[in-house]
Amino acid sequence: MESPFRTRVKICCISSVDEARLASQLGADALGLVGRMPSGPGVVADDIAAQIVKATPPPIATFMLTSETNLAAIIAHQQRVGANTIQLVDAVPPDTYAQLHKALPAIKVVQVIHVIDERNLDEALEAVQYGVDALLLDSGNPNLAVKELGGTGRVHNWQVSRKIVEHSGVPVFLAGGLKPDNVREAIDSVQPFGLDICSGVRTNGKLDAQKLEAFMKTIK
Ligand SMILES: O=C(O)c1ccccc1NCC(=O)[C@H](O)[C@H](O)COP(=O)(O)O
Repeated sequence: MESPFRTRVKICCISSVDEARLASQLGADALGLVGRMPSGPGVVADDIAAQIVKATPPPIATFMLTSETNLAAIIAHQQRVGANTIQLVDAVPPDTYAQLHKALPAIKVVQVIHVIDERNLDEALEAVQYGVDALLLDSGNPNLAVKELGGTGRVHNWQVSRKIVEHSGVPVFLAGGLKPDNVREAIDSVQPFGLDICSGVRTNGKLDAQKLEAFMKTIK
């Protein structure tokens, strides 16, 4: 059955104020700003990320993606960029969410789960139990020698993602290899609160208005 709710869209790997404006004009609910990462194509310098945050009007949310796992380093990253949402792309000690909420009460915290197999359901439920505001299901592999923490362009096992949506009780964003061609099937299979996309709406690394329009049209 078709869902009566609108699927939210986060456009990630935003690299300039112009890309932020384009994504906002074409209907993005949130923008993703990728901080320093061990690998991946979407990183933006903190000073540019801060400019994008300043130029982004409400109600569009700004997600700052951090690979930091130490509380003080995560807070310092948020203070440099000023985003209203912290997206943790690596695993953190479980008390980190409560400590972040205490230190930064106005800032929402999203935990990325890199979906590999059924065991990720437990990982997701633990993050919820410890107070995370939302989950984002992606296709990285934090077990590699050089960690992959996002921006892979790969689809993961959506059956596991569907279970996480059904059991977690918090908003869940689906990421990983989404594009205009597969996004309808992704929504039907997983029923996420929101979608997150980077490489599927880009050409030669730049945000592509035609691809983004096609993506948005498919969702509506
Ligand atoms: O893009 C990167 O370089 C990156 C590296 C490490 C963590 C996250 C990264 N990108 C941001 C995202 O969260 C992507 O939107 C998400 O991984 C989906 O990417 P894609 O499969 O290319 O749509």
